[in-house]
Amino acid sequence: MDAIRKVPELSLMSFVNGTTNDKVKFTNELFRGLKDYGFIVLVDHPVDYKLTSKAYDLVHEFFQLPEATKRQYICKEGGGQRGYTAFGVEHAKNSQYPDLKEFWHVGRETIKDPARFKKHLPDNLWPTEVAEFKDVMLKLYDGMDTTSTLILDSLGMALDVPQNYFRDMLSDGNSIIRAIHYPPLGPAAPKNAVRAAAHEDINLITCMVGATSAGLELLDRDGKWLPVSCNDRQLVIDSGDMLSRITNEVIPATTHRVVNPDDATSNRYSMPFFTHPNPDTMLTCIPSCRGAGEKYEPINAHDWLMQRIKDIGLNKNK
Ligand SMILES: O=C(O)CCC(=O)C(=O)O
Ligand SMILES: [Fe+2]
Repeated sequence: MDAIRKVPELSLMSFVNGTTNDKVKFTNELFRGLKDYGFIVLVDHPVDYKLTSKAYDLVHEFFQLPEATKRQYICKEGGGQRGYTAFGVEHAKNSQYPDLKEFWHVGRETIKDPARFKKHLPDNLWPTEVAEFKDVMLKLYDGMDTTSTLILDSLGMALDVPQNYFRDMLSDGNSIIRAIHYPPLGPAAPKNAVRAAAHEDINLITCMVGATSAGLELLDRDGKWLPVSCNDRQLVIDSGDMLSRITNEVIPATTHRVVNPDDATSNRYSMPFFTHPNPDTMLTCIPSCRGAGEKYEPINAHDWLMQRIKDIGLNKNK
């Protein structure tokens, strides 16, 4: 059987509203999916496909604006975690070629404990040229935030951590939506550059709504690149470096990439949601994952994010 057919497709509502047995089944399959394949497909979740479709329309409208207009929204502080990042800035860690993409980051709008976290959670920027952008993107943020919190509730059960372990770290978490535009490659596409070179995400987990066209591939645990197709009702959930660190690589980070299309004239849009803990979180090894010894030193989540932002060139976002 083809490997992709075994990747679990899970119903989030079976975890939220199901019997104890349903919750245990969901949790076991989630854990197995992330551990054995690196990702799962999620259905019956709170991210409304009509909202996603509207968000894609608005994101498209923004990226059509003149370059000079878009550049007014470059956030000079904080390593490009809000507002616009121009084409050719970000590159995969250890890759000398920048990815063929531009993107926009939306962060947490309302902070429960500003005295503690405001300094590391910069204000969002909003493009005044695109009516409804703010409203729609914040609704999408809420849906993704709720979804990733529930996924981590379930993962917490699998990892045998105290009940609010992940909820406490996600409160005022530094999660972001990244709305990405991959322009047509054109006749002069730089040789060796790809839409997104192979990489792992920095965060705990990533939730992805279906992109507007193919190209995303995930490296499964057997070392095979699997093209990921996701319809407009599905989300793909995969694991990032922070989850790998705190689970002592019991759940390794999922390597993925976006390959170039054959056709040099097409655009591609995608909107991953990177789930981050709050900036004060200490990323320490979960006791049930210690095994023969801890592979990583504890590190503060904000310090780790800043270090990784340098690795991918986002500190040069000006
Ligand atoms: O565009 C995609 O489908 C994935 C993008 C991605 O992996 C990233 O920006 O980290
Ligand atoms: Fe990624």
